[in-house]
Amino acid sequence: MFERRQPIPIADAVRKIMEFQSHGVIEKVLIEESYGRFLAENLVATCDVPHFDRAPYDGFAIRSIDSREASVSNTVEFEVVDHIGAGMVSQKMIGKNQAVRIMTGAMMPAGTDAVVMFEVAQTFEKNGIPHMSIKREFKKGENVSFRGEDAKEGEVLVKKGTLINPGIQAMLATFGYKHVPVAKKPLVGLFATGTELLEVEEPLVPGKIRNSNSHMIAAQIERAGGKVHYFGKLPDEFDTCFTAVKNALDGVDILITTGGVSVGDFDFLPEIYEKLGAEVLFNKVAMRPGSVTTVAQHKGKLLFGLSGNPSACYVGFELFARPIIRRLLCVPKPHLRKEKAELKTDFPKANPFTRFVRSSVYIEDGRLMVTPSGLDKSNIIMSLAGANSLTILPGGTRGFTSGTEVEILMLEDQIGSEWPW
Ligand SMILES: Nc1nc2c(c(=O)[nH]1)N[C@H]1C(S)=C(S)[C@@H](COP(=O)(O)OP(=O)(O)OC[C@H]3O[C@@H](n4cnc5c(N)ncnc54)[C@H](O)[C@@H]3O)O[C@H]1N2
Ligand code: MOO
Ligand SMILES: [Mg+2]
Repeated sequence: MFERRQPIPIADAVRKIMEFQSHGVIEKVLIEESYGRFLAENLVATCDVPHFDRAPYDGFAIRSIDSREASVSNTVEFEVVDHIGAGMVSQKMIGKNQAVRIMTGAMMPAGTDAVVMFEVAQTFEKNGIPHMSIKREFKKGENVSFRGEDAKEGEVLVKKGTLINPGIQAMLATFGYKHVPVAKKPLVGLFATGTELLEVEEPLVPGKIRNSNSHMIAAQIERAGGKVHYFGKLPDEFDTCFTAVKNALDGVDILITTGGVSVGDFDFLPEIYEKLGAEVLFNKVAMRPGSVTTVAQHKGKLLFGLSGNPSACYVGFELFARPIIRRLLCVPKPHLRKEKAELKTDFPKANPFTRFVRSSVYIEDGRLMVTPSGLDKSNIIMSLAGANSLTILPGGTRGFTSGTEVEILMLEDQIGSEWPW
């Protein structure tokens, strides 16, 4: 029995997925393991930084008031009464015309409010006691790094959902976050279906191909921030596939299958969803490639039936599965980032449906330029390697010419879009 499917607009398909209730789960990891994870709570300053006034230069800490009369023609002398480096605290209360020899990072001694750099001080001894002199006035606060100038206690410095980069690592350490609250990586189960599929190490034989989708999707799951549970490949046999899918569901947050979603005699995913009692959210989207992408939900879990055709599989993941993974990672803008770019090549193919062309975007004279990264057919693999973006070519057109401004979705960006549709 052949079933004719009704394509739905891309925005409706994405909306149906995003309406599905899902939110991130917090876990605490050691700071050493937090790089590359997503903050699950706002990062708040737990103290002022620095938490004491300190010297930003090697030199002498003085009371600025004592330098008031200093000028080229009037040298003012100071008795050097203490000597401190970073980490040391002077116990002296500094009096009139006294100075402390101080190193970068050391806490300003009580009473002092300015630092004279070594370069502008003359040092000498008087009766065996170290002294220094200056020939200009220093203002109150001159060359002082003040308490709280970097951050104030209680300030929200980085928002929940931000990818932890090396700078955030420095902040986390500064504020004493030994354990960092990060979003638990959603566990994404993955099956490849297809009797034609060989393992990577198997030699080619007539009619069979190596399974590339699993490796591609596993990498896409990781790029999005998820964790992969690869269950292996399945032959196109209903019972085997049904049992495998049913058993896999319990242990994962999301389940992805590749292949077997179209209307072929060995495309069993539609019947598997039916027998499971899963609710199919959609099984045809008005787009190319990836039109047969099917998404269902069963007992609160999303099942993504991605197309077997590699490029369709790739695009289906990025448009439909990635945003849910990003939302589970607490990312506020879960969709691919949309930007405008200039098309650098003619694209003469007519477009009944909106087309997502695997593309390479680059910067030329400060502007974004984009060009297809290879052949644009859904069974093509090679164009995926150079793709860092998808050019959106709206449907109902006769093609596009070089120089046209187009919209693109960026594949390797971490900021995202709130809603690009
Ligand atoms: N009569 C119709 N036929 C097809 C339609 C349609 O609407 N009516 N849709 C076409 C479109 S569009 C696509 S896309 C494909 C989708 O097919 P399936 O998702 O059912 O995938 P399969 O049939 O299993 O495989 C398709 C193709 O991809 C190769 N493949 C599958 N798995 C892998 C893998 N893991 N690694 C590499 N390549 C894989 C497979 O060998 C097939 O060549 O259906 C059209 N047909
Ligand atoms: O799902 Mo197909 O990719 O539209 O060629
Ligand atoms: Mg098929």
